[in-house]
Amino acid sequence: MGRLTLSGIGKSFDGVEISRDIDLTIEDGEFVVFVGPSGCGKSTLLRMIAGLEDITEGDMQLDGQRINEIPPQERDIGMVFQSYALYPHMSVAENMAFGLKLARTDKAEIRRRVQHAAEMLHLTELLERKPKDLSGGQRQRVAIGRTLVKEPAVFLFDEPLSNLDAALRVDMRVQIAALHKRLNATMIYVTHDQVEAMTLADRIVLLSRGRIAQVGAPLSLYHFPKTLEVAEFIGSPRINTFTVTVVDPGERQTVVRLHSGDTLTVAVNGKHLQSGDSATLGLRAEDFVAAEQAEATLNASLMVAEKLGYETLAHWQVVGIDVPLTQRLDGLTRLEEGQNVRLGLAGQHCHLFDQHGNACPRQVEVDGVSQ
Ligand SMILES: Nc1ncnc2c1ncn2[C@@H]1O[C@H](COP(=O)(O)OP(=O)(O)OP(=O)(O)O)[C@@H](O)[C@H]1O
Repeated sequence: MGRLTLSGIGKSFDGVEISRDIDLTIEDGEFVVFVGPSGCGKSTLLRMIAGLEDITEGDMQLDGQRINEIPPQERDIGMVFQSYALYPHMSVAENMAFGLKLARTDKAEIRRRVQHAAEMLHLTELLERKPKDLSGGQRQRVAIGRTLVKEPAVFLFDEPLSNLDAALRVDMRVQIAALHKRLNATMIYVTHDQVEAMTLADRIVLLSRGRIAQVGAPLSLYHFPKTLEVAEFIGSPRINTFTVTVVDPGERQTVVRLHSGDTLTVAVNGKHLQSGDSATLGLRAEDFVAAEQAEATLNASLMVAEKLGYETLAHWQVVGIDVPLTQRLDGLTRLEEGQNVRLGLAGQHCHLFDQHGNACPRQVEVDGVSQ
């Protein structure tokens, strides 16, 4: 079992508070990813779960048992670090067995667990090698193996792939997802990487300034961010945003005016807004529509086109908007620098945020997901 409950968790270093009011239940077998800007407290929270940092406030329970004061080695929790620090003079097998030897586990049992972990991580052929004779990806797999042999109820990963190159990251990401499927263990994973978060997580916990900004399934955070901050953090390229004026706020839809003078009926509940308020309109790079089918258009000229092969990211300069708007286009789209277009907008596809950065709840369903 591995059900983890955090209630009112807070952390201060020398009287300086870095996180507070963390309430979160992670179910047995769940894959949860902590993301958030640098310094928001992701690693510290993970280290508190591991027992490597004291908990200043609140209660932490694993399967109903309070673990606040239980030392790391006695928690049924295993952690994989970013720097995998293998013992250079030991073979792969010895590295993996080391923790179990210290815990005086029976020799036959150690052998069984090392072999089993090696099979799962495709390390069987490498068991006699020394770390210096392994690639970065293989070393990281040994580091995971070292944790795997302990058979913990909860696995913690602190940016385990950040030292690997792009291709290896993809490879390891798939292996970690496969491992989770096979083990069905609870996993908590800290990353900066959008794609890792979106692809691995059952649920994402987005932290901001030491507090939980939003918790939910990846697509729920993507399509229904509760704040502008969450909308800007989830998704790559970053969501386009610009200021609009509220014309007619309503419960099912809210009409706003753009710089171009056009109005747009956004499918959000904006009843707490006032006519004349400024608000921030958000739309993702793939959410522009053809000008002919649009409710509103913006005149734009092409600044830069980033051709990625499978897609092209067009960065448009629009009068009255300081930053370029980014549009995701098919990789075969022909574009010329300086080209002028009318960018089409449809209110169904837009987000609206009030002056405090809170999202007006969307009144649409996207990909079968709703607010
Ligand atoms: N031992 C410590 N003493 C004092 N302050 C600390 C200590 N460890 C972390 N901090 C501070 O706590 C805050 C959160 O740090 P933490 O490493 O948890 O953030 P993070 O979200 O993991 O950041 P990153 O993504 O950059 O790794 C930071 O402001 C950091 O400077």
